[in-house]
Amino acid sequence: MLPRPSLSLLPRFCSFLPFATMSSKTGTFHLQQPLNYRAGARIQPVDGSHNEEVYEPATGRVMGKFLFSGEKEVDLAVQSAKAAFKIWSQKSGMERSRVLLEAARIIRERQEEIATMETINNGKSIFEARVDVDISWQCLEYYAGLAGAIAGQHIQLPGGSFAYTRREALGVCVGIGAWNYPFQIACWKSAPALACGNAMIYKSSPLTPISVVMLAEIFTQAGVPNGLFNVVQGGAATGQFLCQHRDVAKVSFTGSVPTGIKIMEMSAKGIKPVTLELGGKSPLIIFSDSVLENAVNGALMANFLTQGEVCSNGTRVFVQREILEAFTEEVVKRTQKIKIGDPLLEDTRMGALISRPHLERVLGFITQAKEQGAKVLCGGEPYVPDDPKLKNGYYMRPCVLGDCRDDMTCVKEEIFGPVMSILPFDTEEEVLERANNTTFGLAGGVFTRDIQRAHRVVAALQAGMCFINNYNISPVELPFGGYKMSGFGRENGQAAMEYYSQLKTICVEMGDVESVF
Ligand SMILES: NC(=O)c1ccc[n+]([C@@H]2O[C@H](COP(=O)([O-])OP(=O)(O)OC[C@H]3O[C@@H](n4cnc5c(N)ncnc54)[C@H](O)[C@@H]3O)[C@@H](O)[C@H]2O)c1
Ligand SMILES: C[N+](C)(C)CCCC=O
Repeated sequence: MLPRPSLSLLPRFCSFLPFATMSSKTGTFHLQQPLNYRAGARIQPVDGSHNEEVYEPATGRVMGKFLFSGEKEVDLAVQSAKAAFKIWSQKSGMERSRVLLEAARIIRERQEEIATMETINNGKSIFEARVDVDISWQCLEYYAGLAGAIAGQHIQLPGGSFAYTRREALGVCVGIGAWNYPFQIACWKSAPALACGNAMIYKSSPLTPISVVMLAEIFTQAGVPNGLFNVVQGGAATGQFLCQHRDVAKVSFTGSVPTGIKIMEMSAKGIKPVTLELGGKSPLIIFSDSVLENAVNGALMANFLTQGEVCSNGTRVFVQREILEAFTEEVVKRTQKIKIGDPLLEDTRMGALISRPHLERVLGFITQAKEQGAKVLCGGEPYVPDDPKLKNGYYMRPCVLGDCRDDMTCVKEEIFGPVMSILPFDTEEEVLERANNTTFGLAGGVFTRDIQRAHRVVAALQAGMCFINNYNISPVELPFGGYKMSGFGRENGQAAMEYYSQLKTICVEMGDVESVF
């Protein structure tokens, strides 16, 4: 582990963001500069429309406004990326690797300022935001390592003839991200894309448009050609212009299932490959032989990171009946102790949800759960911190629901908030049947001391990312992605290189041509 940068970096943070008036204190940031990034500079979109407000979830304050990009701006971003692609795709893997390593170094050096910005715009605790930034630079380092190893195959054919394969870049790739891990998602997409020799145009969620522009500036500072990583801000319409642009070679999307379906439909019209990282309603199965403290820690990690706004969360917690009471008692006790409040304070472990409408939606799921017979064992109501500047923030107490059944809405649908549903079970066979009875398939987990059962259970789970005796850890070396309606394609790990490259086969004749005609 690297030492955590100290708060003494903050003056530098201000100079890094000359557009902003900023202090470490929640409630003081003001957005002043454009959030689009094209050809190596921040710019306003040429056809910008719709002044979108950017909120600070911790206070409910509007921090500034930015413009959504139209079709012309999207086209300019694509043309600029195409020009950069010509230069970048001709570089060797080692040359690209050096630039990515430099970008990783800058991110690591600026961890505190990026994490602070992420906390201000997303509402998650600074503690978690620092981890997100660490995962981000590690992702760049990892793909820098793989860039130099990209290679084809040599295949011997009869008579001295032979063939070889080349793994080539795709061209201009589009990344469209969600709001829960704004900086990290941008790195998970751009690092393998750039390592393979592609250019990328990134559109973040309009709720969290700020930190990705820091990434764009860092790439420029590290030495990528101008235009290689452009940022186009906007909502659904901007996303559509990007997906439908004829010069876009691939779309990598992170977001909800309904939007994922639209992205796939649009991409199908241009036969563009897509990576879809979508939602989930993942099972976490806790057998009675588990180490109880580990199982409780695992359940908390599976449900309450980033205010519960995590795609891979194990929100259906199946607990074997023999330990139901002991597990529930402990998990409730620990949930009640989670420190909620100002996300920039060091001891805060749960900040604010992303927006007022989202908070209300999450609370609505809890009301509905009660109507359907679930019992609120703790939390589930809005939380108003003592600090007056936080009184309009989007806080709630994390919630544990008991007496849940598989047919309840809270058990079937992705809530994307801090709500854990506990479901008793009796046998392995029964729990596997119930765990897989969902259209989602992003993740799953099992806690047990029985090693054979652990492997048997994960083999039977219909999910792309499974955990044994832990949950929601994400080393960048591990491929991440879903089964079923949680999507396809993989981010992270060596697997992601396949999704940002294409294979060319070259067949070489060393003799004369024999014609059948
Ligand atoms: N599997 C994963 O890795 C992963 C990671 C994070 C979040 N998610 C999922 O994301 C969802 C929450 O994120 P969200 O609310 O931002 O999702 P969303 O689908 O509403 O939006 C995601 C992105 O798509 C854009 N968009 C919306 N409509 C579009 C359209 N018609 N064409 C092109 N782009 C469009 C949005 O502006 C945003 O940038 C949850 O379901 C969560 O599970 C998945
Ligand atoms: C880093 N986590 C916690 C595995 C989350 C991955 C991105 C999903 O929302």
